[in-house]
Amino acid sequence: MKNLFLRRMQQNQSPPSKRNHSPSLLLQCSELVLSWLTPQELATISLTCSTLHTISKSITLRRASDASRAFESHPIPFHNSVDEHPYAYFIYTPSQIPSSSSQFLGRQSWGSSSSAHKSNSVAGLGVQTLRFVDESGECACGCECEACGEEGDGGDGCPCFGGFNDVVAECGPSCECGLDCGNRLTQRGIEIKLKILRDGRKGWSLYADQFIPKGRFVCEYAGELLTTKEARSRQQIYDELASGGHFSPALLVVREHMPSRKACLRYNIDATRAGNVSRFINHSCDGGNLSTALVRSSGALLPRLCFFASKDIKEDEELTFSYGEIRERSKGLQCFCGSSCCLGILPSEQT
Ligand SMILES: C[S@@+](CC[C@H](N)C(=O)[O-])C[C@H]1O[C@@H](n2cnc3c(N)ncnc32)[C@H](O)[C@@H]1O
Repeated sequence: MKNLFLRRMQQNQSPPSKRNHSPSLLLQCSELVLSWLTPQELATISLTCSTLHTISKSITLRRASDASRAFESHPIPFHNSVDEHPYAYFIYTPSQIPSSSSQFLGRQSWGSSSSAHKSNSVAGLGVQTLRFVDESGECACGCECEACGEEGDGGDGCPCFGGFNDVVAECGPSCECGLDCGNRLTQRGIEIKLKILRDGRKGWSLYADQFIPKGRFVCEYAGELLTTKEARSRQQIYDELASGGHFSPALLVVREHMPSRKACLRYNIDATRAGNVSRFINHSCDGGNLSTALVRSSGALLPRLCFFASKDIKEDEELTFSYGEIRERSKGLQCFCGSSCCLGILPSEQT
């Protein structure tokens, strides 16, 4: 496909009398094709001729101008005055998706002038038809703590660390109201203005691009929903890559305690390959300015992890939350949150 495309472009460089296609049509087609390429592929193809170099440059600029690929109400731009990376590359999904769909997630168009519209879609994803069981029959929301679910005499309850005891209820598929309903605050995507800035030590960081009043919904943590087995095997790979210093994993483990507190459900959300801009929220040892809540829409089996402003947030302030408490497993990645109570080490989850 790429070879055929290159041949067509070379034809376009030949004398006008030999051209088969109008240049503008070829330019439009090449822009459409190039928008599916990864940054590395784009860089390689941009070296082949000046036309492709120019098209690659404009695609890069458009990518940097909106991380959300027009999925959200406002563009969410990248700004980098630290190094040469114009943007971070990942598949954008505004809500959580089953990991089984990740095999279709190889590519997503990003950066052509015609692909920037609200009806952008994630190729191959059935966001509304989330499956909870993977190909091997394993459920994507099980807890594997040894004592979880035991009702033994005088037991202390579920030994899981942290987690949520309360789940916020919202209207959902089984309600007759529409998206305008006041009880669907977290279902309309990201409605506030955000931007992504590059920090020399923390990497990409999510910032407010407007004042955000305390209590306002900011975004949900969207990503691939993994089984615990998948989460563990990905975590191993991520740990190795992260120890090299040039990789930022975004795998979050969320626990929902049952009312009895004797058992919990565990959700593994991985925004590393596919996610939304929540994947750029950095950790702060002082708890930051975002609080988290599990929100379950009526009729939906799985809850969603949502971020709300825990205090008034000024325009240009970084958005942060606490990744959790420091545990033994912590690989000692250095924390640069800058808060007065910084412990110096990033918390990391036991997967
Ligand atoms: C979910 S990602 C956050 C976005 C990330 N900064 C990026 O560039 O994609 C988590 C990673 O960000 C970095 N990070 C987050 N908070 C940090 C902090 N307080 N100090 C240093 N690095 C941090 C670590 O590399 C961590 O593994």
